[in-house]
Amino acid sequence: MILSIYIYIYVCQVLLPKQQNFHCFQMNPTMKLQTQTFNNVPTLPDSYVWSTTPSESPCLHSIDEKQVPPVVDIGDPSAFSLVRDACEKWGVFQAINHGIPLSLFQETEFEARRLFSLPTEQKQLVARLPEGFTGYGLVRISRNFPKLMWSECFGMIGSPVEHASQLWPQDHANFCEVMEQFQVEMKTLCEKLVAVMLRSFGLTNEQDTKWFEPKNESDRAKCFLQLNSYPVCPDPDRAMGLAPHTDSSLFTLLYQGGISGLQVYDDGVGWVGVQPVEGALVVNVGDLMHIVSNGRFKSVLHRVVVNNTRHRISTAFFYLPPWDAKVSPLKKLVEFDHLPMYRQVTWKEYVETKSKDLSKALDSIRI
Ligand SMILES: C=C1C[C@]23C[C@@]1(O)CC[C@H]2[C@@]12CCC[C@@](C)(C(=O)O1)[C@H]2[C@@H]3C(=O)O
Ligand SMILES: O=C(O)CCC(=O)C(=O)O
Ligand SMILES: [Fe+2]
Repeated sequence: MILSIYIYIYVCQVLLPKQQNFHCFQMNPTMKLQTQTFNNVPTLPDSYVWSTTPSESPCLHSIDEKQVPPVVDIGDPSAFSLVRDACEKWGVFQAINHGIPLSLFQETEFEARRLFSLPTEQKQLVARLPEGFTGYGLVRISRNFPKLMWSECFGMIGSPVEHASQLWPQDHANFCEVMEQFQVEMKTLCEKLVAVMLRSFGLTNEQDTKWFEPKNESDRAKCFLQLNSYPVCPDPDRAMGLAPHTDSSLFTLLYQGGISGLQVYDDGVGWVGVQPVEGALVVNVGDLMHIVSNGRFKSVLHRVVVNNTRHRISTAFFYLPPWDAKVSPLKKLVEFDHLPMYRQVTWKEYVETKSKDLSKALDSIRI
């Protein structure tokens, strides 16, 4: 017995730390509770009751089309001005005519449902490490809130084969193929959208966009795909699927399937539901685009509410810069505005600041 303890300590203290992102990880009780709670509980456990219930339902009175985020045909010749207006007013729009087949979205959702329908113990085999990005568990911002959210997620960067082969030793090929294809398509669309957004700033030539051009392959944007699962909830008005937050990304491409739940905050109107449009991708501006645009584009505050009849699945693709990228407002925009709104920060520094306090990250770099 003594010997095995020494072996365990040696492995944890000496061997494991040398491996990237490896450390001894104990399943924390919250995580166990969280994933075991979803299976048909009749009432909402107290740890999931949010004081400010989202029963303040989104603004539903006589919403005219001006009071909801617009749907933009990104193949439209004037897409750049439509995108600019939406990103300035809302920080979000729904993109259609983006060229990605509905069938790929449906396959991705099917595979995501296959994953989340696995028994809790099996999903825990690929639990995300506390400081990790990939694997199964609570959304990272959970640590910033006293109550648990009625959701679970699975994150990946590129191929998910390491985790998928643990979940399905003999049957993970299709999951991996679909997720890899989905990320390739999303990344291509992100690069198109960056060009549209830069054009909307009147930036069309090379040197204005070098910030987005990686110096080498290892510098390419570290895009991140997160599958989100919001199980049927016994008391949806007192629960919260995903707490109000802004994404840190340049922008996030979100496929929300056919089940509503996503809401965005507009200063004038309050919480507004983003009604699903078949085949559309929600494009929501993140903190990074707000910084780069020198405050022009709004980093949209958003949240997810749950329901008591249908299990909602969404896929969120985060367009992120290289970890060591230096982030600051685009030079041409600063010249136009005569002063920068934010100081330069490395992306790593920004994400670390934000993980400590979600609401103060942008203010911490304000000039
Ligand atoms: C780079 C990042 C953005 C993110 C936090 C993270 O460090 C890695 C996970 C990302 C994610 C995905 C789900 C929602 C989100 C708010 C979260 O909790 O983790 C985002 C974070 C973010 O955009 O700030
Ligand atoms: O599930 C949704 O509709 C939104 C998810 C989200 O905001 C996120 O993953 O950052
Ligand atoms: Fe988000």
